[in-house]
Amino acid sequence: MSEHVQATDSEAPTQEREDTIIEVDGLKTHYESGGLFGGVPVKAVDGVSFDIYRGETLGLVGESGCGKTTLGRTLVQLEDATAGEVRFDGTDITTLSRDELHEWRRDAQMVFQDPESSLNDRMTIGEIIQEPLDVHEWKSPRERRRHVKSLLDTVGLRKEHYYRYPHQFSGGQRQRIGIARTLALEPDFIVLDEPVSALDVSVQAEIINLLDDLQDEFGLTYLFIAHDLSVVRHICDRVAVMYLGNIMEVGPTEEIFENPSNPYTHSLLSAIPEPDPTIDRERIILHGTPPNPRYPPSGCPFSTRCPARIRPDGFPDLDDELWAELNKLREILRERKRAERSIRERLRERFGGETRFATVEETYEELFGDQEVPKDVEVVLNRIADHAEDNEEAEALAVFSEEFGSVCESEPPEYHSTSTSDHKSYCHRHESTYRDPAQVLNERY
Ligand SMILES: Nc1ncnc2c1ncn2[C@@H]1O[C@H](COP(=O)(O)OP(=O)(O)OP(=O)(O)O)[C@@H](O)[C@H]1O
Repeated sequence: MSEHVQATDSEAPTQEREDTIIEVDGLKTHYESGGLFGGVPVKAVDGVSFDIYRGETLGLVGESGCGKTTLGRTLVQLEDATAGEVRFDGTDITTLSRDELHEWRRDAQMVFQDPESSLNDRMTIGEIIQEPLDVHEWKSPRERRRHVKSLLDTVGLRKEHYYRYPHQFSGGQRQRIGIARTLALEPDFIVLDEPVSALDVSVQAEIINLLDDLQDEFGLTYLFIAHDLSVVRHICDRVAVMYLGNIMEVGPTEEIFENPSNPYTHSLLSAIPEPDPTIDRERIILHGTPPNPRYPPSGCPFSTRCPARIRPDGFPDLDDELWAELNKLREILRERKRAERSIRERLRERFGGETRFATVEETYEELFGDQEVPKDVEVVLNRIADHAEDNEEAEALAVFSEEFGSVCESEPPEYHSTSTSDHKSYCHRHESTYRDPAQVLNERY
């Protein structure tokens, strides 16, 4: 466990290294939305900073919707950045002109998850692989054809496949075709967006091995987006863990798996079944759902669900169990607030009158019925209940934050170097005034 924080730095988790190919600095990609949400953008990537080293495979993991694909697409400029920089061999590619971007695209490519839909069924395999060469007017038509045939061989297909159509191939073969197309312009960097998750398990290993061989042969650098953590552990040199548009932790793969620093990484890893039955480890169950990326929480993005959240200043000695129940209450209030305008309104319209979920009294009984609640906490709980009974969830939550809020909600954390300088975590708990996340979680779970 990472007991010692070696250094604190307010800098983002970037590091000057000679072999850095990509430096990402304060990158944001927001999707503007239409009128329905009053123009509030989806903050899919919300200020990430990290480096990618030449020749490595950097894994990118995190729950569905946390922004992995958007980040990958922004790195190869299939998506425009809203803010920040992506320096590729020192050049900020977010500011390139159209022509410069066209030229640069040769260096960076993307392999997509679904080989079923990413290939044009009306083109032959030869045409599909050759298309990027045509677009870039690469050498002569004859040399292009020769190159495509050699690429077929490189990815384990046969030359006669040149004239066939995608529907004549299996999922694994189609992914090989996608990879051949990606390699056509001899890129340095490839984003692999869940490249094997749509494939049969038996085929997954073949494609992984192919990607591995290609990396060695051509000195490729990969960003490997995945949700299967065992694949990530197997093939990645380093891993970045993403939550709600932010990178919560980045570090060497074995360290992340063996010695995670960030509470979110702890939670993510605790969901993996433990292969050794003699190890008795309680799973960390995260309450509630991830916040809407249109309205991320202030402070730490994980603060609304964090199992290691710092105690409020006014109540530093709250009992663990009571603190857990208070956090559940906050989640219930949030859910009620979220449902307020949708379910409740619709039910009311349909059935008339007032429709309620569990009453506040029932909720309090369930959460705090068998707890010893100190007087000062009870006073605050009563204020919250008064608002909740009047369906004023926003006001109830405001009282909650005012009284039971902590630094986790009021300030964004900084990146801290944990066990090694190459291992960084985004959490207030790495500051010397607080106990380390691993210590707190070990006690609580
Ligand atoms: N074109 C778009 N317009 C608006 N919102 C989008 C768009 N693409 C993605 N989003 C939203 O941005 C957020 C991040 O999505 P993204 O696909 O990058 O996440 P992800 O981690 O790759 O998810 P998954 O693992 O399911 O592929 C989500 O809330 C998603 O709904």
